[in-house]
Amino acid sequence: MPYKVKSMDLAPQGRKKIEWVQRHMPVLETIKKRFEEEKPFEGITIGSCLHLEPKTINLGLTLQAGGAEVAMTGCNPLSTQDDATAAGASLGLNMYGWREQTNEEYYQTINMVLDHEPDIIIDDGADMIFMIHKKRRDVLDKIKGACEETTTGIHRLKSMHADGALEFPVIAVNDAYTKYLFDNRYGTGQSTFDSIMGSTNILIAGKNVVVCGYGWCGRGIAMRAQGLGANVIVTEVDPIRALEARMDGYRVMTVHEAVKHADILVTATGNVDIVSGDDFKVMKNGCIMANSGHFNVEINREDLDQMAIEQKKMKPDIDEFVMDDGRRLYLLADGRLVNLAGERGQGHPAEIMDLSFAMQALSAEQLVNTPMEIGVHKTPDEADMRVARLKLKAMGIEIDDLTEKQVEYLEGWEHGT
Ligand SMILES: NC(=O)c1ccc[n+]([C@@H]2O[C@H](COP(=O)([O-])OP(=O)(O)OC[C@H]3O[C@@H](n4cnc5c(N)ncnc54)[C@H](O)[C@@H]3O)[C@@H](O)[C@H]2O)c1
Ligand SMILES: N[C@@H](CCSC[C@H]1O[C@@H](n2cnc3c(=O)[nH]cnc32)[C@H](O)[C@@H]1O)C(=O)O
Repeated sequence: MPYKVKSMDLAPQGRKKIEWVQRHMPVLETIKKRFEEEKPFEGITIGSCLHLEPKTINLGLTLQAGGAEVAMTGCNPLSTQDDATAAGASLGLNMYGWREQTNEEYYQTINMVLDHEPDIIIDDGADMIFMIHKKRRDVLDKIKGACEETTTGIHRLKSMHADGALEFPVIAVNDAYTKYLFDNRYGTGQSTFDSIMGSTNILIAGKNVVVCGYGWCGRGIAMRAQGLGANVIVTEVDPIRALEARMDGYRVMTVHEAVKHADILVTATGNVDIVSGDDFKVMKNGCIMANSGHFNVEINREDLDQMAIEQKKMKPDIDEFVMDDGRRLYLLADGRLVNLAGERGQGHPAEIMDLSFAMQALSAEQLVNTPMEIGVHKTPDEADMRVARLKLKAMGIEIDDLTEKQVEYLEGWEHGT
């Protein structure tokens, strides 16, 4: 199997990590067993661009069990776990990636996956899909379609389709209920603080935590911050979400006001320049900034670089910026998504990626079985229900079924008071 990883010596350690997460991914394991019998991907090559860590390798092994030839690279130059990629290569996956790639190496390894001429793409952020459309048109014809993992990737692909630029169907995995309600909310909520606390070793209780963006990720981050004893402040641009945040019990204010109070600030908007120059002028001394949104553009690092009179690396993933009035501001993980790119970032818990990757596996199967039109498609409700039921079963939870009388009542319109 071709591969380009940091060191194959790390494979035994990576295999143990994969074994551990497999014990906590029961839905994906059930799908893997069915794939082993039915081989839905016989003769199919799947190329993925996802965070390379043990849970993702387990998705690769699930697709491989279904008969696929699998080639994988990372979707972020800082999030790869080198023991996991070594283990993946030792288990027959074509692995390309290592931690701390340069931007050039990042795009090189995407190209290496595309050299396998995949039929199906599984992307996180749409970098691989864009690369195919712009620079690797030689592989376009063979592609049946792609699955996209995250909110921002789907926004970008919808814009691409609106411009008539998209040339194959894409399934919006992020928009499945079993994805965004759990991954974006509970996954990001927990993994963001797991990483911030791991890197900084500071107390959250009693701190002012500012959460920028009250979408699915922001809701999860705010909820966990409150659970850890923080005073939570939310900033938003959407009046309905701002109102929701207020009624969920948080203070809501403009970001320029909020930064004056922030001990910790986390962005999760998928937007650019959420905190920038003017905000840094009034930001509270000692504020620790982290981003959990898609790209490293939410916290404007260029402004920080220009405004700081002195800079120091306190730890590999903590940068200190000293302002001209003596205030010290801190940026974690270079403003890249902290839950994966942070030194101690492990990504979402296994039980959460179990749901997201189950939807990825079923969506890839759908692309093979059902030809689709060019466009961005929702995952079928039936697949969502199937994944939710499998998860409940694995958790030992039973729920009720509607009785015939209840179905009739719900469908009728003649029952009055
Ligand atoms: N870190 C992770 O593991 C992880 C997981 C899932 C999604 N994401 C990424 O996180 C980002 C958010 O995802 P989501 O699912 O919560 O999206 P979402 O669309 O549900 O929420 C984004 C929110 O940000 C708000 N927003 C936009 N511009 C803003 C601004 N200038 N100031 C304040 N708020 C603003 C929007 O109004 C919206 O409510 C996306 O980039 C997504 O790709 C990261
Ligand atoms: N290319 C982007 C990707 C956005 S990451 C956001 C996605 O990461 C996914 N994610 C979060 N934790 C994990 C994990 O541990 N393994 C694999 N994917 C994860 C999650 O499903 C979410 O939609 C970047 O700059 O990093």
